[in-house]
Amino acid sequence: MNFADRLIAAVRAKQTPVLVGLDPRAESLPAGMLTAKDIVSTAKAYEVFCRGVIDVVAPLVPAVKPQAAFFEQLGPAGCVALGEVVRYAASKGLLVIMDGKRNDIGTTAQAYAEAYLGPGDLSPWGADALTVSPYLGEDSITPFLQTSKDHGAGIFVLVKTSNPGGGRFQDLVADDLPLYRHVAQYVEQLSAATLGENGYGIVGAVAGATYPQQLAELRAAMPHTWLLIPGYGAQGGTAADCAAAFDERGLGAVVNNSRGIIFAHQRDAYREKFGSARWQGAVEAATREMIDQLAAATSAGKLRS
Ligand SMILES: O=C(O)c1cc(=O)[nH]c(=O)n1[C@@H]1O[C@H](COP(=O)(O)O)[C@@H](O)[C@H]1O
Repeated sequence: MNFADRLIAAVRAKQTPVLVGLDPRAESLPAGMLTAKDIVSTAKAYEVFCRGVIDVVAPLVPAVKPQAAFFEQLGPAGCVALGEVVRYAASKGLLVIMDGKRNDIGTTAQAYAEAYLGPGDLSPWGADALTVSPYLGEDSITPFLQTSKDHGAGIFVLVKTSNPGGGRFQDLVADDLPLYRHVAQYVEQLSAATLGENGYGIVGAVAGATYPQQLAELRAAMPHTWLLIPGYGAQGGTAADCAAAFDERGLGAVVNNSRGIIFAHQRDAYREKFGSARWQGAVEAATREMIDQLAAATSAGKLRS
């Protein structure tokens, strides 16, 4: 089964496109979880915290997206913790989309590809998919694509990012189209060449919920491409903003929420009811809330019928 079909099977099994982002931050961990402020203790706390999130969300959602930056920030101890988190998530039946936003010239890209998408015994992280930057061009994408083909994995290429400054380069017009649409055309071409049984390929696109009009445009321009949508919740994106990103079967997009779920115990809506002591209850409530919001506002609701 190719990556797109595995993702579709997972989304159908859980009946939701919610993707939980694992972005641990020392200052936001539940009280008492960080036992000392040194790097090794922090890395251990991240691992314990992420395992705790995974225990709650594994029965509810198809996939998690660990953000490599927060682990790499802690050096070797963080990198070990990241590997443990990936393995734990996989052991609980979750797909793992590693958020590394990697790339480099072809030969170096090959090393990144094998590190994140390689076979379990040779890859320290061994994720199911990886976020990739397109700006080094075609020969920089090829190693990720080939490694994905070899190991049943996938990639999500940055097309229209959620941040306010992304348009500086992504919206520049060349040959009558903004740059992000040129990237989209290339990604769609790769996806159309790697189709699985359900009409989607193994190369996805990252497009932010903070740009709903462009999301709709991209869904139409990329009919064989799965979208990874960040920017929900803390960055302002809503379920209604994501509505146009799904196909008529309720497929075609996963919607990420990191802070809004994993640190839900700090949100006004949940602080009093759960607080630090019952932080996992807050994670569950916030996950269920987002599942319901997307089901009500998008064709992802059809997954339930
Ligand atoms: O590739 C990503 O996931 C990503 C792309 C993008 O355009 N914007 C974006 O926010 N992200 C990531 O998605 C996560 C968003 O986190 P929250 O804003 O806390 O939900 C972070 O890990 C970001 O690095």
